[in-house]
Amino acid sequence: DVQLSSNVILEPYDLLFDTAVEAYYKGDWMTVILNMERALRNKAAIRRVKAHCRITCANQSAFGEPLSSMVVPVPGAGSVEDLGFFQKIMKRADCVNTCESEKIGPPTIHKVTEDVDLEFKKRTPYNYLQVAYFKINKLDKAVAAANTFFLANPDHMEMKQNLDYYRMMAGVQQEDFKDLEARPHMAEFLAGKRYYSSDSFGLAIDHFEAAVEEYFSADQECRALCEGAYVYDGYNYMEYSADLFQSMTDHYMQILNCKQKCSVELASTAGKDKPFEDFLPSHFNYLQFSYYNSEKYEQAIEWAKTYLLFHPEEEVMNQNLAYYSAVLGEDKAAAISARLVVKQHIQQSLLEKELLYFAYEVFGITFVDPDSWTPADVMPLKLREKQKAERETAARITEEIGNLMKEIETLVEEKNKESTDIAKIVREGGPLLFDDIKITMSSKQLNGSQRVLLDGFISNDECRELTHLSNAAALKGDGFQGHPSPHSPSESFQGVTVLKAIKLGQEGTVPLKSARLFFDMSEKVRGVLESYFRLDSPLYFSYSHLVCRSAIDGEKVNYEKQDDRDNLSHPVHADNCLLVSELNECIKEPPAYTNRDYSAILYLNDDFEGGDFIFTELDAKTVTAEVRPQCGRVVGFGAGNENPHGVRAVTKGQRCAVALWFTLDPKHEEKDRIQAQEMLKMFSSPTDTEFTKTESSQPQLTPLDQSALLGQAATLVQEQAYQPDDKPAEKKPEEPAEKKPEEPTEKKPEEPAEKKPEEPAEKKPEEPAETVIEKPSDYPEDKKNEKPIEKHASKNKKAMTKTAANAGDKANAKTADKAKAGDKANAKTVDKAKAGDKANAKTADKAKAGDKANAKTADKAKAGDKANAKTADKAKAGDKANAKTADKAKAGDKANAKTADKAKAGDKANAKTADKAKEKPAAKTHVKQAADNKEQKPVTKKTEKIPVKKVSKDSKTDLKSSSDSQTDKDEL
Ligand SMILES: O=C(O)CCC(=O)C(=O)O
Ligand SMILES: [Fe+2]
Repeated sequence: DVQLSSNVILEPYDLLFDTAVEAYYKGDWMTVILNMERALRNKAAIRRVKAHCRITCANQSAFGEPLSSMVVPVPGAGSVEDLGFFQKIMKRADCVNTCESEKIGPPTIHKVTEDVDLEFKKRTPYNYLQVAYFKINKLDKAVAAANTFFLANPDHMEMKQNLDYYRMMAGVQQEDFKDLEARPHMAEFLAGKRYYSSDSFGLAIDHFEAAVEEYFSADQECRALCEGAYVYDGYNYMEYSADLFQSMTDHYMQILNCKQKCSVELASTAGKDKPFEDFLPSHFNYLQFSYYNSEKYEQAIEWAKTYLLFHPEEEVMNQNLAYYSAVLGEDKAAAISARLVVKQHIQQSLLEKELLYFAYEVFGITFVDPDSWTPADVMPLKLREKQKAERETAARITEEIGNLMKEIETLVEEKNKESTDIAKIVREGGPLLFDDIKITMSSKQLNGSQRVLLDGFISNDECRELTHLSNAAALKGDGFQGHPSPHSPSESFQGVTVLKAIKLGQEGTVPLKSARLFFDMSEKVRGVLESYFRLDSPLYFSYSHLVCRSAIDGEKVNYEKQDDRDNLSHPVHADNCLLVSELNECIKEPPAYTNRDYSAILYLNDDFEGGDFIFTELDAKTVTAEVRPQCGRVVGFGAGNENPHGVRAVTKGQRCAVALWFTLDPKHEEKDRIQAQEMLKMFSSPTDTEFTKTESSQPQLTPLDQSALLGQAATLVQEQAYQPDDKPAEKKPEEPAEKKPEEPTEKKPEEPAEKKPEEPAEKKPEEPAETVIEKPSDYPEDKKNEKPIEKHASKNKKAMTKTAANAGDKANAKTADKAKAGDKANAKTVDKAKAGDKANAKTADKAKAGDKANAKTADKAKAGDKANAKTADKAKAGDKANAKTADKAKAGDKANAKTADKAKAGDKANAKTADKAKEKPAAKTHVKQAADNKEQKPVTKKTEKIPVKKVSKDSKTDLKSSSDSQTDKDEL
């Protein structure tokens, strides 16, 4: 206020800020304090002066003699009237200029960059100040600065630690945790709420009354400060060429928009990420109820009526008013009216809204009403309809965008797949690991991708041995024995898995050696495939079996019949997807074995007719390559849609092969295979030598004999061997391979990445800080607490929805940035409207949408800047401002700040006790919050106090009281 009366030219606060920052890095704490404090003071003074000058100049109704012919100058009615109007404008401009330059010097010297502005908004000066105060041992000030900074930066971990540290220090009082930037109207409101929650209605009244008064002066200041320069954000101001009235309109609408947003500005407070809802009316709600509780019915009526100015239909408030009136006497009550200042405020605000809506309708200057109380009809009907249509269009566009995004995703997926396929081709050709193995045909020669034909895997003897194994295992009773194959009615199938073969080997039905050969050979194929395709991660078995297909009437007599067959031994399919040849598609969904990634078939013989393996196109018809099976030959290929394949009919003889499927996903590794491996391991243990010897001799051991030899391990194995699926085939046919579901994955350990805890423990914040400072009890998060009467809350919500439907996307109003972006887009739209581009609403809309998009991008760019600024700031100030660290290092207090503090506090005894003491505020906070919750049912309190019967016979009231007592019971 000194500033308001002095004529000293203020030093620009951005310079003072810079000087302070510079001094900070020199460790010149006094200079930091001096300059930073002055910067804060000057900034506040400039704000005050600007508001003061604009308010006083506006209040000077007469700027000299008005032109004789008119009482109120109306612009645009004629040139003479215009003169009168502009005379007033010019006088006012002169008044403001003179006033400002008298008090703060030329206005340009106080212009600051956006960056500096942001620093002050983020309360950065307090970050520097707290360190400086701490250094010169001004603890109370350091605490207040830390607290002030933290309230606006609740995620600032270092400051949180500092505050915790201060809290433990001797000589620090609870009152030191001030908010040096608290605005009076908010401070009063919060204090009022605190008292209200603790049923101290008298004190609550004092604070809420003060809050209302402060609110209007803050609102006046906020509105005056809106009367600044035109903001050209969002487009090139050089291109702005609006004429006099258009530019005045643009500027004035921007100002009015800003003024409207004051209700949101004033409802916001540091430490609460959202503004209080329905902030101003809620004051009157609290007041009416506090007065009622103090049995001051006149005032209760006055405030209830004031509240109803905003929400005239509000049921509970109307009931309350009826009740108070009945108590006081209807006549007396009727004479009481709502607060005048509030009435005027509403009137002014509604006029502003009307003007803004007009500009919206005519020039397309967007206006998003920030208030929830605005009557529906303030927005012109046309606009309401337009907004509705716009919302629908927006919904449609969102949907279309969603669809487009999906399409893009699919395309990208396909592209990625293609490129990985290409990568795979390029990558194939890795070493074959065994000298005997030779490559016969590559993908290229097989006319596809992810294909290979290799020879020399096993010898003729081994082929024979495996064929015998198949036949012996099948004799034992395989599910396919004698049954037509599911693929071809003209053939019989027999199959055996590795595990089954080993079990049979253990049982003595087949040579264990052959089972082991089966195991080893399949492992050999796996390894070679993994190497040949140069896979980055290992291949795991997903399923494997040794399978022979035999022509049913393979005799020459029936050859003709066989020869005529047009069915295949194995229809064309892909191994990991469902081939829909009609659509040239392969659907990678269950029941297909979607986890299979590679397939291989190791052939064992060629003494049969037919039975060639074929690769086809997705149509299942166009054969792209053929493979004639022969002993030791392996056809390996990717299991996906790139490789549809089948087997031609076996018209004579028996065709045997080991079919193998692999997965890259360890979660889907075949469990049977693991078990088989375990069993083989046991058999190759020393005891097993004995067994192996016996195994080949005749007669073979019975399972029981074997278990006697193998000891416990064998018992285990044997238990497994006697699983029901070992029963004769007739009783329980084994499932054909294709049907066998791949193993469930639950038991598999999770992927290694998931197991690793990523964050090192040290990084975690030490203290469970949330409980301590983040939510002081006076900023309850619970929305309900904001309304004294629960019913109001729901009612208000309804009202809000109603208004929202009219005003359009009010949700945006809360986001200052968005609203701003809207503003920015306007200027351009106005230009267009002016240019006569009114013809096509759709085009205009699109252009607008475009502008908005730009504005958004601009915002994002800004946000980017801010993020950078933030990072820069952190680098600059944040880290260094960490009192704890800095202090520890510099002050030589290297031992332990905590210990030092305890020593200071004299609490040398028990560190634990100190910690506990430290935790106390948190506990208090909880208690407070619990108390706040009680606040939600003031209606209950009302009935508690005065039995309704005494007051009024009104049935409605009676009804209400009975439901109130219900509430009591519920509460009890
Ligand atoms: O036996 C063959 O040649 C191919 C068998 C096959 O493709 C399969 O069982 O999935
Ligand atoms: Fe296959």
